[in-house]
Amino acid sequence: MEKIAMLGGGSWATALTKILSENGSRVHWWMRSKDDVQHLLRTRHNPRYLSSVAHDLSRVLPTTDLEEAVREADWLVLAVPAAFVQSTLDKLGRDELKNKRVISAIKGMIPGKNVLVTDYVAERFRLPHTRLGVVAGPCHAEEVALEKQSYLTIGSPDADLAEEFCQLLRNRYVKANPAEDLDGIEYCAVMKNIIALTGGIAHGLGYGDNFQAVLVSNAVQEMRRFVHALNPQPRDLSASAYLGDLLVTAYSQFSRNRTFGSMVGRGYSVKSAQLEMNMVAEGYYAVKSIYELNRKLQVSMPITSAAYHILYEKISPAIEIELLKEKFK
Ligand SMILES: NC(=O)c1ccc[n+]([C@@H]2O[C@H](COP(=O)([O-])OP(=O)(O)OC[C@H]3O[C@@H](n4cnc5c(N)ncnc54)[C@H](O)[C@@H]3O)[C@@H](O)[C@H]2O)c1
Ligand SMILES: O=P(O)(O)OC[C@H](O)CO
Repeated sequence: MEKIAMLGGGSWATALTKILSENGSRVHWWMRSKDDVQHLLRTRHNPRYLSSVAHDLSRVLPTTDLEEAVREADWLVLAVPAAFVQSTLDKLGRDELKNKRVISAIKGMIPGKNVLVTDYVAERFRLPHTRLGVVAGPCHAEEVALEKQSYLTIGSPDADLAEEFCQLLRNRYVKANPAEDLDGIEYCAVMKNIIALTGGIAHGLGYGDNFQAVLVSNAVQEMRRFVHALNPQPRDLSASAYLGDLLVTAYSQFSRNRTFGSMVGRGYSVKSAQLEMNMVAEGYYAVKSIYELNRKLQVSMPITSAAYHILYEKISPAIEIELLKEKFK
């Protein structure tokens, strides 16, 4: 039986815990809230996220003791929003991940540092990238709870690690495939949130499906330019780990980033949109990281720039989308 430490109490941690435990792994599930752990132990349900899922407590072990969860496990799965990675992992000693394999299920960067989560983990815990991987692909936690057919990609420079984690995930409704492009997949997973958020802003302003389709087409080119500038290597951006993930976030009713953007387009302030959603829209933080990273690279990134101006410089969404409209073909 594989032993996994799952870090995070949100929707994605809940969905991954369901998949992994139902496939036979033992999941030491760390979350911050004592009340949520107690509730899970009493009722088998996470009170706040995907609460329809009943967990099998012979294989799911909820805890607020991070060190214990990590000590017991061979694999660590990171599923807290990127903004909380540093504060969560700083509770662990630098050698505590020695001999562990770490999978990031996070689609975001470390705010302030503007580094990928896997790069942060590699540096902080002195781990080679061959012990690291990412879970990517178009997969909403809500659809996992409903056992709808889903596809995941595990990106890692170590093909064996990627395949082993795929085996832990595959089931009747989840297909999982390995891929080697760790950086490219991780950057595109960060960027698709920015695109969906900007599409949401346009939607909130009253733009329709025609505009959204052109925004997404232009976004693919923006992603290609940026990822190639950072990490030039042949990659097929039409694969589901890249384009598929962008499409689900840009069009799904479950998308946090599109919902958040749509609220901003309709006139909500960033603060009030964040307060009203019980969930984290990673794109808000990603905009700042990618925009700042691009100060050095100087790649043409009209969509990211528009989102940055709206969210961080308080420029009117109507003006920014109007300017963007003129740049699209
Ligand atoms: N939800 C999905 O369908 C999905 C799918 C793929 C990837 N992801 C990624 O998974 C990551 C987690 O997102 P989510 O959707 O599960 O989150 P969520 O919005 O469902 O939940 C928010 C989580 O943040 C936690 N949190 C809030 N403040 C915190 C703090 N100070 N320290 C630690 N944790 C804190 C909450 O406890 C909760 O667990 C994100 O990077 C997201 O992009 C989500
Ligand atoms: O689609 P969103 O905005 O909810 O983001 C969550 C995940 O990244 C989807 O793959």
